[in-house]
Amino acid sequence: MTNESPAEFILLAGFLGSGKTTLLRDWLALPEAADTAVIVNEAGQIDIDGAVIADSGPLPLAMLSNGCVCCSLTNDLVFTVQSLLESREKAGLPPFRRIILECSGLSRPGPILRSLGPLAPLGLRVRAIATCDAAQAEARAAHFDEFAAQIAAADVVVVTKLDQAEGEAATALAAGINPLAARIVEPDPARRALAAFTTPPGAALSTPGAAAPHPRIGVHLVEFLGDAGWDDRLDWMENLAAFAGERLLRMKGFLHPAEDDGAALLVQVVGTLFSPLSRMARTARTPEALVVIARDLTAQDLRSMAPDAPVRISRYADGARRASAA
Ligand SMILES: Nc1nc2c(ncn2[C@@H]2O[C@H](COP(=O)(O)OP(=O)(O)OP(=O)(O)O)[C@@H](O)[C@H]2O)c(=O)[nH]1
Repeated sequence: MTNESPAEFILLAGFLGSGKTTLLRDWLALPEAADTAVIVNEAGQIDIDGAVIADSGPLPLAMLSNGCVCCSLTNDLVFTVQSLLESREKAGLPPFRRIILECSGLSRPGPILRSLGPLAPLGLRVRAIATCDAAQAEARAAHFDEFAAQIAAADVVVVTKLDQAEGEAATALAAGINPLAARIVEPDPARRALAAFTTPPGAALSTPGAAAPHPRIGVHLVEFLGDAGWDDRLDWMENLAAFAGERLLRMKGFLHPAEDDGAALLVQVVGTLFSPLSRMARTARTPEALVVIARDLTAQDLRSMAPDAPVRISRYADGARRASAA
């Protein structure tokens, strides 16, 4: 089954009207989009996005209608992915290279990713793309919690509507919320779509350029001290998820395992959902550190959460991964 499973599950998030469907249609028009299946979650009664995508031409398309996938349709999502795979196999066609889920504009990525748990045996590589409208400042302010959760979960942030507004403000805002994401600021729709769907997730760790953090978002660097044991590391991360709840938007980084064989373990957390630690066997050893993106939580709050924990918490310095004292 693993050989025939799709290589990627791509969650396409982004605030209401920020250009998700448009980006997806631009992608589906490219030859590189062959062997893509699409699932559309339309929260309202009428499936407008689904109809627009279907108009792109023949493609495997499934709908999750009448509700928000992050609130009520998580079982349906697993069933829908399984059905798409099975019907593809029955038709004798090559396996999908990717399944793209277009979320509704108010969806939070964390619960959606959590709901994919039953699909773990398929070995999907999961990543998230978020669209960020260059001109939509008011909507961002009014629904900041959802907007921040979408941007913080993203491996790739795509700035849209560059023909309507300068992209600098939206780009800086996105970078201030999630300095780990690769940012695509490309006015040409076809090149933008190609970059959005083909930028590898690993690019997110090395995006250069400093960004001023958003006043409500803390981006923290967490380092374990010399006497910290393996359980201290796991306990600290679990405590953080319980303490921060919805305020924890993203955690990403590397741990050096207890039985150290020279390879680091990649930590991936979206919302409070922990992916299994994965071993970085083929890349040069990276320093041990975690980057925590949280809403309405200061470095002092994180220290107070576990005052005796053997960790150092400082402000994350974008790009160079250097910490300045917080
Ligand atoms: N000028 C311009 N308009 C755009 C661009 N991208 C999207 N739009 C328009 O913005 C509106 C919303 O775009 P959609 O692609 O439907 O946005 P969405 O995020 O899928 O919307 P919801 O599913 O309702 O959340 C449509 O009228 C699009 O034509 C762009 O880059 N430039």
